[in-house]
Amino acid sequence: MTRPSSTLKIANLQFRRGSRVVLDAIDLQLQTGEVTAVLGPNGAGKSTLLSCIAGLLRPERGAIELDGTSLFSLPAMQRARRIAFLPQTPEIAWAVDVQTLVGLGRIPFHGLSSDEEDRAAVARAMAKTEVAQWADRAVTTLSGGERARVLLARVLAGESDWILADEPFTGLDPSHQFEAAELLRSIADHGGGVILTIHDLTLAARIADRVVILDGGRVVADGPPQAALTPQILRDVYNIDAQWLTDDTGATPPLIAIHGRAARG
Ligand SMILES: Nc1ncnc2c1ncn2[C@@H]1O[C@H](COP(=O)(O)OP(=O)(O)OP(=O)(O)O)[C@@H](O)[C@H]1O
Repeated sequence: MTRPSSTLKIANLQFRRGSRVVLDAIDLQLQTGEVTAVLGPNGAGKSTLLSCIAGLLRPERGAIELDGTSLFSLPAMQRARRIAFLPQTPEIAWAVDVQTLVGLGRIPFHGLSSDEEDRAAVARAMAKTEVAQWADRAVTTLSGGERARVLLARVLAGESDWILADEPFTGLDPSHQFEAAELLRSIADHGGGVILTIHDLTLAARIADRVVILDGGRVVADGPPQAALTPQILRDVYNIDAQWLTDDTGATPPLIAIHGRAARG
């Protein structure tokens, strides 16, 4: 199933926390069909950027446009139908069962889709994330990684054009990390837009079409993984010595080895 392409345009974005500028002069144009990985050190502004793009934080300067329309002029439910957001540390305070929680991803479609359509979308999302086995379990009884997969399913249930996921692989075992990564990759391959934050350099290099690196609230690199995640940029941004272990033919998937902290020059 292919869908019409969509563009998110971010122009001269600035966001402050009190007097502190947390994001500054951010210019990005993002397309569906791509996985964009946002990287950067702790506190660089990645979550803040995703929250702005999700429409949850309103920047004081700059614009965010979804297909030419200001994000903030869209009613919240309409925005939520186009852009689904998986926050970094979602709270689940009540012992709701898994199927009900995944069904919350259909809230933006209330009154617009039939119960049957909602049930089918929830079933698809639960199958893709392999959480159907826990359909009747209380979410609060699941392990951290199991819960992370259920929360991903909730986001997928909206079948939105855009998925914003803040560190979606945290807490997942290596196999489920790859599975979730492949799932997000396949959403982009089928015409969706995926923007995620991630700390794992190798996983980012493997699944992203485009890597945006933030440092101190500014974009310091933006491009295909091999152009953005260069040893020099990784040294400048993270103060690490890192090296791409990839053969010249590109036949093997990228692997970025981190040798250690860089010696301070
Ligand atoms: N609610 C808040 N109140 C005040 N400052 C905040 C708040 N949330 C975030 N910040 C600050 O804004 C800056 C950017 O935070 P943000 O969460 O966007 O970083 P990040 O790149 O996602 O970091 P991490 O990799 O640690 O998740 C940080 O300096 C952080 O301390």
